Amino acid sequence: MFGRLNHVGVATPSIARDRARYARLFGEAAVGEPLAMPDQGVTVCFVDAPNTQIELIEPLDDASPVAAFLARNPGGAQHHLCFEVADLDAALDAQAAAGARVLGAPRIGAHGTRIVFLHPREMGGVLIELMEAPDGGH
Ligand SMILES: CC[C@H](C(=O)O)C(=O)SCCNC(=O)CCNC(=O)[C@H](O)C(C)(C)COP(=O)(O)OP(=O)(O)OC[C@H]1O[C@@H](n2cnc3c(N)ncnc32)[C@H](O)[C@@H]1OP(=O)(O)O
Ligand SMILES: [Co+2]
Repeated sequence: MFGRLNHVGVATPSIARDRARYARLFGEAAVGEPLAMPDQGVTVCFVDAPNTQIELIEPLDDASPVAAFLARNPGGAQHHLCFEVADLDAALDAQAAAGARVLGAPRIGAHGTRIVFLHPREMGGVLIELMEAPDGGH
């Protein structure tokens, strides 16, 4: 089963623009520092909300996995939902068995634990990120 909503991914053409916007919504202290993740083709910036986080995502280049998405949504848009799971391998097996399309092998995400994505087409039009819960889900 999926666990808590760890974050809502929001693709943006400009983290600098949206950092200021979310600082007005949640306070300056809630907005973290941008973190470039070249191996993932993005820069991310987390905003702390009371019960989850917003993950601002800006492409590093045209080869970025969010570049095509932003070309379709040039002003930015909600991009994915990330749920925590206690056992990523078991969750992947269960989702694949249920017909989901697992996108590549697990890799280390922005929170330092393994992540993997499920294609939106089999998930009701929503890109789903599964993330190994930092504390094993406890
Ligand atoms: C650093 C990790 C960090 C973290 O939290 O730790 C992140 O979350 S980084 C987030 C960025 N990385 C990724 O998104 C990796 C997984 N994504 C992908 O592999 C691609 O984005 C993919 C395959 C989901 C879509 O790629 P692309 O847009 O190039 O494919 P298509 O143009 O062929 O689109 C196919 C089909 O899917 C629809 N689509 C695409 N993206 C989304 C989306 N985010 N939400 C919903 N639907 C999406 C697209 O509109 C096409 O629909 P169709 O009806 O076939 O036209
Ligand atoms: Co994410």
